[in-house]
Amino acid sequence: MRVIFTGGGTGGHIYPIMALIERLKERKLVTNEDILFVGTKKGLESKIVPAAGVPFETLNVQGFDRRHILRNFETVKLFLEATKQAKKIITEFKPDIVVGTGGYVCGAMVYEAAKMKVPTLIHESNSVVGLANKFLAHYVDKVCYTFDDAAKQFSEKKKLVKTGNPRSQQVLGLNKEKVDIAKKWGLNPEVPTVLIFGGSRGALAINRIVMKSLKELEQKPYQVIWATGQLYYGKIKEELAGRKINSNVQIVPYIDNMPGLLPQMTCVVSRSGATSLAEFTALGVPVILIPSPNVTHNHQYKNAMDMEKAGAALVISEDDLNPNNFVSSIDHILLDSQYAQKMSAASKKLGVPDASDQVISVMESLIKK
Ligand SMILES: CC(=O)N[C@H]1[C@@H](OP(=O)(O)OP(=O)(O)OC[C@H]2O[C@@H](n3ccc(=O)[nH]c3=O)[C@H](O)[C@@H]2O)O[C@H](CO)[C@@H](O)[C@@H]1O
Repeated sequence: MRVIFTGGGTGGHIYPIMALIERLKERKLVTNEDILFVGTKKGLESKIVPAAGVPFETLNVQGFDRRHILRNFETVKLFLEATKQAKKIITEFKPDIVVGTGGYVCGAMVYEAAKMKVPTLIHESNSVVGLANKFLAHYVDKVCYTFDDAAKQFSEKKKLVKTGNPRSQQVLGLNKEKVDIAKKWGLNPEVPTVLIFGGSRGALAINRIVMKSLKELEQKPYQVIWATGQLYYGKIKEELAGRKINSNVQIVPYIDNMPGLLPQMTCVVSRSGATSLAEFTALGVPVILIPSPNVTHNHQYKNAMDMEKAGAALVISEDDLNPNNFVSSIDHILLDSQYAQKMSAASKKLGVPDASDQVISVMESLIKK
């Protein structure tokens, strides 16, 4: 099959697509020539997608500005121009289906595909439906989703299919290349390890608390991998210049191969973005969640509370966060293996291990039609 994938802005929109592409290739349903990823130049996709060797093109779009209404004339103008570019890409590539995961670029691409009568599918990974997906639901053939709460927000009930997030299946893949933490960072694979990161872009609040807790973490019998996010890495390195950090703490800008690292982690501290949660629950990794307060309808808090209620996470809100509860929560999970095992089992119950195959079945059924 020939597929155009589209979505962008944050990792949460990109990685589910990368997971689907990997699975389609594994099942020999596509070769690299049969797929195209359409994103934006500015979004994270412009780095991640070409680096993975996936054919990549861009549209020029921008988001709505809720504060400066007049700037939205430019947004609408760009959107209309983008649909023309989209038409050209679709005409040349001749896809059997166009699959989108959200973001403004996805809005233009999938809307144009539906107008051109190409089969279309969107995937909503969040508990709160994004603007682009809400708009597109009127035009597409199928809407795949992860959270029941998201389903309630779509009025096109007949189009809905609950599939989970493809990234769940990807992190579970048995033939994943493992990140060699001994070779890469000099860490001991036998020692319990916590990974700390703040979503695909890093999070200032999480970085600050790690910084404040660093001395204490360096004394612990466990290991710490702190992924700061590309944006914050330089500044943090500057602040720590000249200070010798104990080798049990490794500071890195970004984890390139999360599916190869996560299964080895004893515990994770993270934001509660939808795709991250799909990964944690697929593997049953015990987590401490610090939801971002800066997202639409505070959806990360909701995601996190759902996890906590199920016994699959500990949640600390940013307002309550301090070095004390931060380090003691990590201790609680890393030093009490029974507690960690209980959390892991509760988490696994929420995971969807065949999410990619479920989305692919929906794609196949649309193409057959
Ligand atoms: C601040 C913000 O707007 N966040 C939103 C954004 O988050 P964000 O883009 O952070 O989304 P997620 O947490 O859902 O996904 C992050 C992805 O990046 C990967 N990763 C992260 C760090 C790293 O070093 N390496 C790496 O590979 C994670 O494994 C995961 O696959 O999109 C999500 C899904 O639409 C939303 O739920 C979030 O609320």
